Amino acid sequence: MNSTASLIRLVRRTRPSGLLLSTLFVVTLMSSLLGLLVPLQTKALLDKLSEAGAFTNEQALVLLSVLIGSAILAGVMTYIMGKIGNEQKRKLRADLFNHIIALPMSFFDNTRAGEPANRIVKDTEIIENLVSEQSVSFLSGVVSLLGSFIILWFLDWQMTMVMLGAVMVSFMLILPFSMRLTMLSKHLQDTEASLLGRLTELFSNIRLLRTQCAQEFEINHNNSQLNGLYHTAMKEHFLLATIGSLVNLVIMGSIVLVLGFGASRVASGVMTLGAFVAFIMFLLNIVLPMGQLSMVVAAFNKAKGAAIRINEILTTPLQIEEGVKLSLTNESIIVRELSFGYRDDKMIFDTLNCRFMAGKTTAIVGASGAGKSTLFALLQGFYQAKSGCIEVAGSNLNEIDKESLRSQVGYVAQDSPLLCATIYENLVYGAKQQPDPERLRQAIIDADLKHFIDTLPVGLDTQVGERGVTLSGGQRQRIALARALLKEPAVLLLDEATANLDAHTEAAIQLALHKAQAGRTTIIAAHRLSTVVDADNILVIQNGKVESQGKHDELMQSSEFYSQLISKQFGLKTNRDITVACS
Ligand SMILES: Nc1ncnc2c1ncn2[C@@H]1O[C@H](COP(=O)(O)OP(=O)(O)OP(=O)(O)O)[C@@H](O)[C@H]1O
Repeated sequence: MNSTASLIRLVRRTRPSGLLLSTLFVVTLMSSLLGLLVPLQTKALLDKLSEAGAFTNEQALVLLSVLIGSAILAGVMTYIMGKIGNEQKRKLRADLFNHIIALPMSFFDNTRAGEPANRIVKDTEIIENLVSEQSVSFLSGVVSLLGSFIILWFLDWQMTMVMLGAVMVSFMLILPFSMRLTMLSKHLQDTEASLLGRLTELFSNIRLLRTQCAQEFEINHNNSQLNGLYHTAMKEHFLLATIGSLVNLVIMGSIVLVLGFGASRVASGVMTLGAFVAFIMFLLNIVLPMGQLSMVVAAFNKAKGAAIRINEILTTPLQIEEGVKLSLTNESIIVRELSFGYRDDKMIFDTLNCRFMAGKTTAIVGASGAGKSTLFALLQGFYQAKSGCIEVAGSNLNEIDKESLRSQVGYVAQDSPLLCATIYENLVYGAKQQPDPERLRQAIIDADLKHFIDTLPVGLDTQVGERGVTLSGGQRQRIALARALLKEPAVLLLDEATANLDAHTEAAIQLALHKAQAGRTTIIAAHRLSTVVDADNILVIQNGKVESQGKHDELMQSSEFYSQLISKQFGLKTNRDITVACS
């Protein structure tokens, strides 16, 4: 879709109400017509003055009323355009937000964090600027320009031909620059979005920057991005300045021509003083909108760039989330012939078959990168399998309503993400209603959080900072665990949930987890020996398939890969070491 079509599509998508548009049409017309009356009334007044030495009170009153009426209507017009622009911006922002949060995970995997936010905030602002600010000048400019041309034609058609020629010349001169400006504006906005994305990512990983002593690298990288932006912005300004100068040249040339020609006519008595002044006023009605033309062209080009970027998002197909609503009963989750890769040329799972027994704990082990977290993502319906399927409660996961599925699945991720809010707000995030206080208390106890919360002066109302930065890794994990338990999930997915805990906390949380797992289908990406040893079943994943499965003791005997993995991951050499480590 080309850029103008993109912009038209967006404007139509957010079309204001018919009432607002017709009010705007009437007000614009009236305001511009009144604007045209000002020079005519001035002419009548001046002609009377030069004829009779004085003008009448009626004439003065009419001119004053026309001036005041024109000013009021211009104000109303600006207000209406502001309303239309802001309503469009609100609607576009809501549409964009609603669309973005429903996009497939692959979109977020391949997009910088700050970019969608940039489109929601900045690109919509650019469209709003075109509608609210520039279109007022443009609309009223077009009406007064056309009206003035017509009146001038009757006042002096020869001079009007000169004016028309000037307009055509300036338009032809501007056109190629304007096309180049569109391309530059899009490039500039893309680069700015990428800068914002990079800065957002950088500041949220400021500790990494310091630890890696990456200040110098980041300063250089930032400088080179800023230099790139500067050069593109300067090219844009060069074009704007060129367009502006060309327009000014044509305007000034026309004014000089008309003034010279008009003055000679007044001197020779062919033209009255009133007609000459009216001519100059009409001329201003033509040249002022033309002067603003470069601003309108720039805003229009910027808006076209923004519209392309907004449409890119709005036309990206959504992930299918609707489906059968089901209640997860006491049935196993079965993975059948599942093949999946983030990219088509690199499969993570290749006809994987396995079963997660209902009410039991299954540990998944495998080398780093084997696909444990990926399997969790698939189990929550974040990605679609390339072939094969996951069967949940007898239904294909693809056909299940994802919200109904996820509301019954508790997931504790490796990095336990938290929001910049209070502990309470983090715990109840996403809950449709306030949780029962007893249930909340129990989840807190089960996640071994109670003691920690009791030590805080404001307890659950404590702010955790950006991404939970004021908490330890273990505290963040326990909040994430409590949040998962609060859902009373039928299925519990724990992605190395005990990775950041000290020995004491780990022992306590293991106990809590044992309780939480009771009667629940629990799947753990296991990196802790005790988890592996306690599991009802262990799935050993290698090369995208289940290499072997069983209980720990059986696997130690039957799978060389498993026993090697265990000794590598936990630094244990013999069965005796393992028994000692688990005791
Ligand atoms: N969003 C993604 N886009 C593309 N590739 C990904 C994505 N997430 C993971 N991968 C790749 O998929 C593979 C499996 O990753 P995954 O995180 O599932 O492994 P894992 O077994 O959980 O590893 P670990 O034990 O180290 O956490 C890896 O090769 C990884 O690079």
